[in-house]
Amino acid sequence: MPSESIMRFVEALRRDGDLASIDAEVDPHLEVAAIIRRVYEQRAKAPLFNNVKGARNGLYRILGAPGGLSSDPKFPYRRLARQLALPGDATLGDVIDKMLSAKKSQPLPPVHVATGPCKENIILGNDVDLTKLPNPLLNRADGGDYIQTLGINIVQHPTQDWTNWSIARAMVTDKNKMVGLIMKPQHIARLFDAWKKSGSGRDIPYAIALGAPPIATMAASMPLPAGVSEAEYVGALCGSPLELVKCETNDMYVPANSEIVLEGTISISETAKEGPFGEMHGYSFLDENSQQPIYNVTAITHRNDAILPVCVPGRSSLGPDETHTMIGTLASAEMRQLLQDAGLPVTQVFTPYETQVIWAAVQVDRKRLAEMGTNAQELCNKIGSLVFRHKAGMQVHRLLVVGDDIDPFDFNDVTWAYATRCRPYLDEFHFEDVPAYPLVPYMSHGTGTKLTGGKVVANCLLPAEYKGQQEWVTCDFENGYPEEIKKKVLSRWADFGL
Ligand SMILES: CC1=C(C(=O)O)[C@@H]2CC(C)(C)c3c(C)c(C)cc4c3N2[C@@]12C(=O)NC(=O)N=C2N4C[C@H](O)[C@H](O)[C@H](O)COP(=O)(O)O
Ligand SMILES: [K+]
Ligand SMILES: [Mn+2]
Repeated sequence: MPSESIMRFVEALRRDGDLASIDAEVDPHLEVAAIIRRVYEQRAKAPLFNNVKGARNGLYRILGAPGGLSSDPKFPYRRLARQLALPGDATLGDVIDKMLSAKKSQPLPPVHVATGPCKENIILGNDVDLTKLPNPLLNRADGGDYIQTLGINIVQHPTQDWTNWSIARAMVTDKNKMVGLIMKPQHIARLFDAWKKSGSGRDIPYAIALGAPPIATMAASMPLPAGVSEAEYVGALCGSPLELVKCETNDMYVPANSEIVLEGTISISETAKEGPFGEMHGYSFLDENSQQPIYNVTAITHRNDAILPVCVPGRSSLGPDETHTMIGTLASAEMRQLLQDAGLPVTQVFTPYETQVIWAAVQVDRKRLAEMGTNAQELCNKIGSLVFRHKAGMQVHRLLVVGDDIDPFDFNDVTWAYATRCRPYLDEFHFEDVPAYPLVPYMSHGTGTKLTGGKVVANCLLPAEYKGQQEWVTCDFENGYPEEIKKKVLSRWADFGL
């Protein structure tokens, strides 16, 4: 069973020797975030802060970098593996396969239970005071304290049977108010619009489940198709229904063993200034001043000694954080599914963390490619059109089409193919009429349009490969020498004192 709770996940990290349990007092005003940011960059152990300055009555401890790379270089993706109950030596390919494994299964709806750990403490109405919590300031440029970076935003469609789970950031603005990014074409924005159009005039009931079961948080970070209730997909993934409990002040249901639950309504009319925020591409733009919807908070429920998981987004080449290891990897899963469902000979898709998951390598099987009797122009336009016109591809601006001699998870391989086989101009197929990802710096703060275009497919296959031929020998130790030579070299390597 995947870690069905944060507590089980923390125990797994402790058993792996990948947890630093810190009892010394730390300051949530920047100090905690600076430690977490350095943890990503140093591949250090996941920090569990048991003594956060200002915490009281069990609100709250902080767990940093739950989806960062593990501190054991032999098992870099072990934290993600533990969230999905995969073996510690799981690869990113295994994570992608696992998250796609329920695509053909029947959805398995959650079950409703009477109570659970998240109901151990209930704070209602006037007793709700978010400003009394040790909310973390994550970056010196941030416009507020972001309590919501790894919780699940739970919102229902006003009329259809669709409850969406996603992750969307939110910062505290008042004792019972937050403001949070609700950005098209995300499903939370789609549901927000559906509520406004429904004409009911009612504000939108929501819940944010902080410290929910890790596999649920993974599904919340995955661009599953519109209309799919993530909770039912998680049930199918686990082979057993999730247990949910009803909120105190609205009809939303949350995972019973969530650490902390915020309940209330999202205003369909009131907004406030949201941000700046250090975002997934490693920038916090100082002129960020978008108006975003207000989240009213009418109840807080939580476990005794509750743990708030926190993500501090930043530069991924120094050390990927959850906005790369979860957003990128899970969008890669949906892009692979999309291309394979279209019958293309695609074997893997992956967004290299070194590119802030703005690029995605699309690996094709060259034998099957040859049978298609196609060419770069046709293939790249087909792939670009599918991916760039689909929500799963919204965050990707450059696709690199590579052969099966290239490992999409190995950036050395990907850049070697891109640098040597993609001729600038002739091998690049541009898309200016597709939706852009507005958070990408050259879109939000560049010279061109902000909401459309700026996307390209780079063909990294030589013409001969379209005929299934590899007319070269790759010059590296692995490929440049016969097996017996390689064996001889390896057997004498130590004797030579190399
Ligand atoms: C883009 C986002 C963030 C940012 O970069 O600031 C911000 C940072 C945090 C909170 C850390 C963060 C983490 C840690 C993770 C893992 C994912 C996100 C975010 N935040 C943002 C956000 O504030 N707004 C947003 O629209 N999508 C975000 N996603 C990505 C979505 O969750 C993802 O695209 C899902 O697929 C959406 O679900 P569906 O709509 O498909 O159901
Ligand atoms: K989702
Ligand atoms: Mn969704």
